[in-house]
Amino acid sequence: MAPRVVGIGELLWDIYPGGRRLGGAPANFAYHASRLGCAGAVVSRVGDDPLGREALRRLSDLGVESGAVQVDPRLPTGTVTVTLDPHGHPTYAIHPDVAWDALEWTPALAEAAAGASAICFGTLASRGPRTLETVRRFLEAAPPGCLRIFDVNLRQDYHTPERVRAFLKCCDVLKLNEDELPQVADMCGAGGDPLEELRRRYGLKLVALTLGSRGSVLQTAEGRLEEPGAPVEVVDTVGAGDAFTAALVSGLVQGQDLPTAHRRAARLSAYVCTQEGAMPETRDY
Ligand SMILES: OC[C@H]1O[C@](O)(CO)[C@@H](O)[C@@H]1O
Repeated sequence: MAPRVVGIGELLWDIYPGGRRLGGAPANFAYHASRLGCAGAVVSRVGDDPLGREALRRLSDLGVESGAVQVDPRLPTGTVTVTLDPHGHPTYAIHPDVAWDALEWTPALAEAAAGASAICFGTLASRGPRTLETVRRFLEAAPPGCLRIFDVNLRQDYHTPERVRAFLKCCDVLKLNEDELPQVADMCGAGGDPLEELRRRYGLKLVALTLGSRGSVLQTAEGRLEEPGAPVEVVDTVGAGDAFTAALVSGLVQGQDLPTAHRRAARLSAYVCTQEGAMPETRDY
């Protein structure tokens, strides 16, 4: 049976000047994992509106399971305005008071959590306490051995060190980029060699650091693994980190060794940069 890989948190539309594309780190993660042979599922909340219905249709077209996505009677489906600089690097305007930020704990979520082989959560785009609390319960309900991945996504200015540290305590894999590493290290007082210090302090199996076109680094208890970036013509880097995490983790839960999964993660994330949007449909990478 294919490992069940769940993304919980943001499911939203990224609004580009030319149109909208489905996004949200946990959703991007679930999509790429399902492309790579896992049973990918999203747990989130959409509005009872055309964008919400379209999001669910789109997930189903993409082969991502969405049975535990809730429909909010009041709040609209999430949207984020994406502005790309000439190098394809985005700035996000995250629109507040949206459905995914009001995710409720339900028996259906307990069931979704219980069957998970890996869970990715990246809810630091969240302002509201409800989704954060639901994610915490979801992680608690995960079976033993389930790999829990925390994607820091530290883009907004309303994160507190307490929140980041609380999430670090309930994950096995930490994924961050080079802008986030010094901030997280600072929040956690992890000096010296921050990757190893964070890994050790929080008992993590793996810390993954992405360095954009320069590649990525994995830190485990056994040491450090580096992978250069694949040279590509960058169009849009949105979702590249999510694809990286998805390929890495789906490789691991499918039994690949770390260097193999790492190489595949580097190739997929480079490929995603050559397309607009976080969920390009082809898997020609
Ligand atoms: O943080 C919000 C933004 O981050 C992404 O999930 C990419 O990682 C986008 O799809 C979304 O708009």
